[in-house]
Amino acid sequence: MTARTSVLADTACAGLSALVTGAGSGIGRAITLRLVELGARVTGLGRRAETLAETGSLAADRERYDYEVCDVRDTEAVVAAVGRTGARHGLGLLVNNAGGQFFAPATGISAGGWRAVIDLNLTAAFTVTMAAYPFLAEAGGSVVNISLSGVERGGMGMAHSVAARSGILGLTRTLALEWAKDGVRLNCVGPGTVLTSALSDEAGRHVHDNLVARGTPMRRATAPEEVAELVAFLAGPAGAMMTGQLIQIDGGAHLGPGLHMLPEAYA
Ligand SMILES: CCCCCCCCCCC/C=C/C(=O)SCCNC(=O)CCNC(=O)[C@H](O)C(C)(C)COP(=O)(O)OP(=O)(O)OC[C@H]1O[C@@H](n2cnc3c(N)ncnc32)[C@H](O)[C@@H]1OP(=O)(O)O
Ligand SMILES: NC(=O)C1=CN([C@@H]2O[C@H](COP(=O)(O)OP(=O)(O)OC[C@H]3O[C@@H](n4cnc5c(N)ncnc54)[C@H](OP(=O)(O)O)[C@@H]3O)[C@@H](O)[C@H]2O)C=CC1
Repeated sequence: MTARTSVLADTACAGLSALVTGAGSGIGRAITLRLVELGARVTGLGRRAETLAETGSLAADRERYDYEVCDVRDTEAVVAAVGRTGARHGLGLLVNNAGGQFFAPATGISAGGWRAVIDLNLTAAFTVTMAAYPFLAEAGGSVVNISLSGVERGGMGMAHSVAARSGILGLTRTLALEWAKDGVRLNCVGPGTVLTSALSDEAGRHVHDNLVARGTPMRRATAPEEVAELVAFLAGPAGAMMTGQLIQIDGGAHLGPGLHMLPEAYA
């Protein structure tokens, strides 16, 4: 079944200035393209200039897109890039999307592996959000943190990532309380399986046979465009009273057996 995803009014994000991390591929690119289509101007952030530039070449209006090359694990670079973006354009929306992990049982995660995933998926989002705060407060803006389906229940093969994203959920809810006085809202979006290029051919059979066919009650993957529409909804006026939420967009995966990256979960 093909999803019909574009339901928001064409001007739903008109006048919004956004920063999207990981805008050069997959979900981050889909979010960026949809925000521009809905009238926002977007700065994309990532480590590779080529992919970030390619996102611009696909945008409905290239004039409303630019990018900053930056590793979100590099605090100094983040503070500089977010500061430049905020000073240039203001900041009404931050999407912390850059992230990822390797899949391994907890016993296969070294101290270095743990640190790498926590740095990328928890500490970096904290750094970016703190750097964005003065601009978000000035605009009465919002933050959407891209998380994972199943973050509240666990997922085999993802101890480090689920721990990081649980931390993000706690951070989201705490800042939703602390920053409500500034009119700043924060929410988490937890996608299920999204077939981006990050999921290699090697993992393809496991993804189709287990994560989609057996782990997802709706029996299909989530489209990146569906995640993008939800982010735009949360960022726009219709989301004005939503804060501190975790919204899982996963075809019910969080209710069923869950999305586990270890084959033995489905044995
Ligand atoms: C078998 C079935 C698989 C099914 C897959 C289905 C997925 C379904 C979707 C559900 C949910 C999740 C979705 C997603 O997130 S999609 C993907 C988005 N993109 C990615 O995940 C790729 C991103 N990964 C990375 O960028 C890197 O792996 C990472 C940031 C995590 C680490 O980067 P870094 O450059 O810091 O890495 P290093 O090489 O320097 O290594 C650092 C330490 O980590 C250890 N390591 C690295 N890879 C592995 C591995 N595969 N297994 C074990 N350990 C690993 C490495 O050894 C270093 O540790 P030491 O210092 O101790 O050596
Ligand atoms: N695909 C899926 O099934 C699911 C994905 N997610 C989450 O959604 C988010 C996006 O995933 P997806 O689009 O699939 O993955 P991709 O690997 O396609 O996208 C990740 C993006 O993050 C950027 N990125 C990674 N590390 C850094 C870094 N250190 N500094 C700056 N940018 C970085 C990458 O760009 P560059 O390499 O140029 O820096 C890339 O554009 C991730 O947080 C992922 O965990 C959640 C649930 C399911």
